Amino acid sequence: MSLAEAETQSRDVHDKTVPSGARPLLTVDHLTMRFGGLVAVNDVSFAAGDAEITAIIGPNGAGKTTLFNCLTGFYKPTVGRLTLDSSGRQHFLERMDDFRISQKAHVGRTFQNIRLFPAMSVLENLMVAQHNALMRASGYSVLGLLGIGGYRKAEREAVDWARYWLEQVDLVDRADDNAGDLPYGAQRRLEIARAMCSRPVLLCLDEPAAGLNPRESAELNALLLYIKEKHQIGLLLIEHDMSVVMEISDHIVVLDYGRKISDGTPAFVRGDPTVIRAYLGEEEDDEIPPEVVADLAPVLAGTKPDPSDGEGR
Ligand SMILES: Nc1ncnc2c1ncn2[C@@H]1O[C@H](COP(=O)(O)OP(=O)(O)OP(=O)(O)O)[C@@H](O)[C@H]1O
Repeated sequence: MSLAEAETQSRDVHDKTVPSGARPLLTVDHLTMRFGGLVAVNDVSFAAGDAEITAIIGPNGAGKTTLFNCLTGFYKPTVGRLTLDSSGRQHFLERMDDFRISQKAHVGRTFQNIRLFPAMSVLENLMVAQHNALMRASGYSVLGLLGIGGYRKAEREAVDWARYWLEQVDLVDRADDNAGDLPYGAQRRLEIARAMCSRPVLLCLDEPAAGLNPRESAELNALLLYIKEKHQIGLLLIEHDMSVVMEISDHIVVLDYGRKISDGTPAFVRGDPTVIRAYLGEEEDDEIPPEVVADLAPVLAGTKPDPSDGEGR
């Protein structure tokens, strides 16, 4: 399918192909997550392409974070298969514990609420992220830690890798400061650098633009595009800021009340009447007045802030 066709074609809600035709890195297959009687994620299927940015959007309570929690092993899905296909190996994430998902399947994550070690220095936060690789290099022995074998070399490499990421997020000058003393936007960038230090093949970012000003949002866009292009990894992004979503995503999946309601390129999704209805809270049969559609179009296109953002529903 050409990109022009992908931009206009309506896709089945169970479609698991990547609109650009890229190789799927992650395939979510009939995922359901129930909490007692509440179905937070309801039979959701999609695929996220390798070296692409896939955004998961939807109104508050749509099930986006629950989906991330299933992918990263915080929750065991009630039903469904989550396949990560990387370097010729398949990992079935729904069967793995959270630490194995990060160590063996190399899925990295940042959180809605920043979770750095505030009393550790910026550099130490990046070294902690490489702890597993360093322990492997030590052979898990005291002799290893004393420098016999490959530990010293691995430690030097870990410092170099941390420094590289400090440069990318413009925090070299703050390396020795406590992470908790950084301004909010810098803490967000440090979280991304920390996740990248663990060398993920898939990076899941939960609202990375939350609380950022327009200049910081633009810098975030540049950073995420750099990560995708230079490091050729897949990024999965939950985000309410449409200026971020529409500008950098290759593919957008829309959830509402736990169900997938739309899936396609940014151009397709922002013109999809189902998505417009979901953001307005309208029923399927309701006619949407053209002036309302015209009002919402810049919000979905990311050129105007969402007036209902943060209000819940
Ligand atoms: N551990 C839990 N126990 C019970 N219900 C939960 C749990 N986690 C999430 N939910 C419910 O599942 C639904 C989906 O929540 P979720 O946080 O995944 O939505 P979201 O799309 O990420 O929302 P937001 O954009 O506000 O972060 C909500 O009704 C929420 O209250």
